[in-house]
Amino acid sequence: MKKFVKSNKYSLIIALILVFISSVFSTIVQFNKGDVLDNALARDKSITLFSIISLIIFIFLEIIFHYFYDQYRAAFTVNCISQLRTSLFKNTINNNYVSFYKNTKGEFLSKYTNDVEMIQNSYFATIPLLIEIIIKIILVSIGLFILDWRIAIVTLVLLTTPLYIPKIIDKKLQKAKKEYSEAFENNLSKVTDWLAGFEIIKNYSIESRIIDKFTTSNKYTMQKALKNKRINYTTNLITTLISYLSYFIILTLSATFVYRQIFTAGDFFIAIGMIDQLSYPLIALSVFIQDLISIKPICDEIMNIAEMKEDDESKRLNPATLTVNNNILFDNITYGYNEENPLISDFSLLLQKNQKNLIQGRSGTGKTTLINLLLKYYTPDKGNIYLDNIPIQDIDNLFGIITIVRQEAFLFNDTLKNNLSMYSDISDEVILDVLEKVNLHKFANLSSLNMDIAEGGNNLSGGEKKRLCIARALLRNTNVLIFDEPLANLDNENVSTIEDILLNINDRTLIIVSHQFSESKLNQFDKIIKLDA
Ligand SMILES: Nc1ncnc2c1ncn2[C@@H]1O[C@H](COP(=O)(O)OP(=O)(O)OP(=O)(O)O)[C@@H](O)[C@H]1O
Repeated sequence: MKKFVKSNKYSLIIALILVFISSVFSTIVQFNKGDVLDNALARDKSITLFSIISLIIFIFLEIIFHYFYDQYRAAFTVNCISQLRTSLFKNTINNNYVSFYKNTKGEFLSKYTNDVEMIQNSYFATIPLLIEIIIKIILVSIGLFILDWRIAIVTLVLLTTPLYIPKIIDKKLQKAKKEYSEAFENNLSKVTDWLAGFEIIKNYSIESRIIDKFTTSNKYTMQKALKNKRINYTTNLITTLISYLSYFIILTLSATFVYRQIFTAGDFFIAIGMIDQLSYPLIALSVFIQDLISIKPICDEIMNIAEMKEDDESKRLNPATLTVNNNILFDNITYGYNEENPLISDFSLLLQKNQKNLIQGRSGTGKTTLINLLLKYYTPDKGNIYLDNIPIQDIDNLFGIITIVRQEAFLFNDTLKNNLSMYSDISDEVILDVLEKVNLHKFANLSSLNMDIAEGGNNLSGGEKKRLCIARALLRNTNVLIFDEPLANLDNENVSTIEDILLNINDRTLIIVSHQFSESKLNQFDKIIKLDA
């Protein structure tokens, strides 16, 4: 978190200078108030009038400087949060495939919304307020010492006692906040999952079951929220009680000073004003300390993601390895998701440049796993994979060489053109040409390129989505193209169209994973690999 504070240090420093000036005026105002009373009691009209005018001026200055302080404080908080969110998103996008899929989308969303909001309120917004209060305490203490050193010492000793309360129960505070954050994360994961399965919920008429599950999860989350709030309110109550008790002790002491004629009425007024000035900040200070203590585990957790080392693959580009000139070699590899039971054993395969390869096999034989090993998502337990005789782990930017098209055709909620060009500079003519190639004649015109694709491609048919994903892959000039189950969930007509489109791809090393390619077209492949053989 400190790095965000550091990068916004100028708005913080300006805010603190402004609040320092405002606090000086507010301390002067307390003395002015006493002067007004003393001058009025002395029945000195012109001096009373003068002190009232100066009081108004100082109050005005205090308010104005505080207003500008608020502006800079807001800028500091908002900029810190904006940078934290950017780091969080950037590191999540730069994450590697395996780590990304370990967490649910709900967990990310919960961190991005709820946790970031808690950090905003309990950390970034608290820092300037905490410093403001410390400045106030110092200035008021100086003011009290100017007034009377005995009052100053008694005030400071008594009014600072509430500060120790949060420290005493810091473990409890941290635990309560963390439990709430985890419960919220879990609830959001489930809600995201249920919303993704909306059609299935409707189709199987399980709305009431899902609502029951939601109610249980929501109730648990809210119980944790309540527990968190209750602990906070309990410490607030103790702090407030101690503060008020201290207040009355100091008030009594000041009254005694008036009785003994050590204080004038004006001095009494100033002392009470000062204590008022101090007691609220001290109560608030204990709340802020409480916030800073309890938010620490959440800050640490979020920083683990926001400060994660960026994925090397996305950062580095090694032009020397950007083409595959000869071949891809799976050299005697063994891999299993659990070590005792390998899924792929002593597997070797040579795929040559610009050849068409078909990987077949029953469901669960490890076809997708083989592709994922080639993409470096997993590392073989034994053996290795080479591109042009270079071990793949030594190749910096594998995605500059390989394009993968998965079974689920994914399209972004953006224009057709952006979905095809993937924001790179490709001319409209080239895009239209590829659309013709994949038999999407109805989209092969300039006005269609600007059409909006709905979220998840919901305004397109399954076959159209698949063909658009193939077009997108063709537009990317990588040497290796992988299609993982490109024919899944398509009708016969679409299957035949897509088979022909794929078999017409030349000058690329083509790897198609499919168990349903038409027998009559198998002879067009250079190599057929049967995984269950
Ligand atoms: N991340 C994972 N963790 C543990 N087991 C996995 C993981 N991914 C796949 N498996 C298991 O590995 C086996 C092979 O899965 P894989 O997806 O490679 O098969 P496939 O041949 O592509 O199957 P299909 O044709 O059904 O897509 C399956 O039994 C699957 O349950």
